[in-house]
Amino acid sequence: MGEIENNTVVVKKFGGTSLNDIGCLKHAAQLVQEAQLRGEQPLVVVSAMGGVTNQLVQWAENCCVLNMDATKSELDTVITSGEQVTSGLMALALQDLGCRAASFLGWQLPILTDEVYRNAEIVSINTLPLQNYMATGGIPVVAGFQGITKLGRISSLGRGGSDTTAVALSALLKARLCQIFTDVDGVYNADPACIQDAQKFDRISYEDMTTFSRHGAKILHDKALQWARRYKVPIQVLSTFAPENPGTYVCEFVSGNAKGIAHKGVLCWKVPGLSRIKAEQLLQVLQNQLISVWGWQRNGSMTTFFTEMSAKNNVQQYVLPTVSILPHTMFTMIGVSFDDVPKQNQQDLRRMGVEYIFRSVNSISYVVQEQATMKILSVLHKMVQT
Ligand SMILES: Nc1ncnc2c1ncn2[C@@H]1O[C@H](COP(=O)(O)OP(=O)(O)O)[C@@H](O)[C@H]1O
Ligand SMILES: N[C@@H](CC(=O)OP(=O)(O)O)C(=O)O
Repeated sequence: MGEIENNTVVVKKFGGTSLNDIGCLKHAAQLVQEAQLRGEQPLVVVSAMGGVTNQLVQWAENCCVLNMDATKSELDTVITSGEQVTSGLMALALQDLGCRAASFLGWQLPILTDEVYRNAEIVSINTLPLQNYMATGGIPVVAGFQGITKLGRISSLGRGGSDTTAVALSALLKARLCQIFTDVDGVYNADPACIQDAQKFDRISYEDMTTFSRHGAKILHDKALQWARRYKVPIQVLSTFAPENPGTYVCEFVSGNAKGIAHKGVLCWKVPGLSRIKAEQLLQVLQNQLISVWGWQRNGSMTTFFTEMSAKNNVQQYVLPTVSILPHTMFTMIGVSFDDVPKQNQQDLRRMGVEYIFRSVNSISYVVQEQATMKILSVLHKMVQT
């Protein structure tokens, strides 16, 4: 094995928002070179260029109905190709700056995953090629989001999954730090693209960050946080465009709980004519299929389920003939309990068409039909701050 001081290793992940065009990519390469000149041993993880994965998904979905495992596996071959492009481009840009750099695709290491195509879990990573390359002064550029199954098929780690590649590599290489470079300068108590006076956290615990991510804060992939918690990986979320700003540290212990609001799209399924027993049986079937059901309600003989957006094809297999499927937005107030929300506020929300669907010890989730998103977000953000 090559000799490399692991505690000088800093993993730097650049998301699609940092790689919108060649100019951005070159700027990211410069940040990497500067870090190397400061004495860090950088290991770069890249996502695809902004918008590319969406385009690839659309092309694949336009080709066929992606229900079966065979088609899902082909989909992964298509949608992980954006990272092949950026890993090569980043290596070229670094070479152009005079650095030694080489791209590494998931299958080349390999990054071995299970066979859950479109949402695979990393089983193991052979880090030896990376360690050997770093020991010779090289900067590896790893394609995020992708792996290979034991059957030799390409797999993807779920949307946003290059964070998971970066944190898993940081864990296994005992990196000093895992830096997540993105287009905002840290983690905020609401999406700063939607809420102007959202407040930034200097530090947030793995646990609170997991709650934000699961409920829609795109900034960090929830599977990445599982690795971070297990291996206590120090994470820094910072902006590629203002890297001097320390951003937000995500770590094990932080005094006080993070309060805020996260939101995401969900699907609302209305199934008429089910008895309570039948509805409960259907819920069980969905859960056995690993379909996340965020909540369900019965109103007379109408049963309503709220699932992940990505569950559409799977649910259609089990709930057909389906009735109406409506896109909704789910808002989650984090760091507050149900009793913390004054009755008056609950009534105001109901008047605005916001329905309560789910609560945990420190979160409350509501849904609303998609159109009203921004207004409701700002109302809930005000409520959570008071
Ligand atoms: N709580 C939050 N804090 C910061 N950013 C958030 C939050 N919730 C959502 N976001 C959004 O996450 C985006 C970054 O995530 P993403 O688009 O996946 O970036 P990348 O391409 O860098 O991985 C930001 O542009 C921001 O609008
Ligand atoms: N390119 C993949 C993986 C990823 O991590 O993306 P990003 O880091 O840009 O959120 C996706 O769009 O899902």
